[in-house]
Amino acid sequence: MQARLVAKDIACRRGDRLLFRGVSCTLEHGEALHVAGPNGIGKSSLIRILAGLLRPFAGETIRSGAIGLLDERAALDPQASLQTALGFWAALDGTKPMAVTEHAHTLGLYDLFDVPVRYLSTGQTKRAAFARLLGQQAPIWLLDEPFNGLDTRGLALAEQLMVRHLASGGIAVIASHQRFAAPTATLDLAEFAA
Ligand SMILES: Nc1ncnc2c1ncn2[C@@H]1O[C@H](COP(=O)(O)OP(=O)(O)OP(=O)(O)O)[C@@H](O)[C@H]1O
Repeated sequence: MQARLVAKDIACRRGDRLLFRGVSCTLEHGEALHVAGPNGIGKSSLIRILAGLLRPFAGETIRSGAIGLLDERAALDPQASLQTALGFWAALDGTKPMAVTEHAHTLGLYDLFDVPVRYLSTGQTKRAAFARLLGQQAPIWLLDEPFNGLDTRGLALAEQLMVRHLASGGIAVIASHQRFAAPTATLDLAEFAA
């Protein structure tokens, strides 16, 4: 089954404020969308709507394929070592131990396996979130500010991972105020502000 993500005429309301309306997109095999726009316009809210975590005020979303969500919460046990925290998700996701190690190497995390998650730096935590995302093997990536905290090498790595994901037929929606090098269409949420 090929992954597909469709948003039809989405409007978003938070509290008593209508943030945006009329947002539509269709993403298939190897396609990516960069959701851009100023602070507070609703980029994270749109990601959460696409993930099915937030009900749109209007419109509908259609998902075909598993979702891998990466946002500001790494969802890794702060008390556990990095290896144990990633191992928790690997057991749930059915990731082979060899793949966990490979992803840790890819993301420059292997030497940190014994370190408790709470001691990781911001960029290291973001890399760890990417490691978990790779282990998930979800065809639909929803990435909310995925480059925050990454250094130049980390940014290049994240870009490479995205390009590889798309080349293998994955889909990605990336909410970011940063420019990055990956083949995406751009949706400027400011154009849909209510
Ligand atoms: N649970 C909530 N209840 C009410 N308002 C909310 C809630 N969550 C977010 N908001 C408001 O919705 C607006 C959009 O927030 P959102 O985080 O989606 O924007 P964003 O474009 O991702 O911003 P940034 O670039 O700063 O991360 C903000 O004004 C925020 O205060």
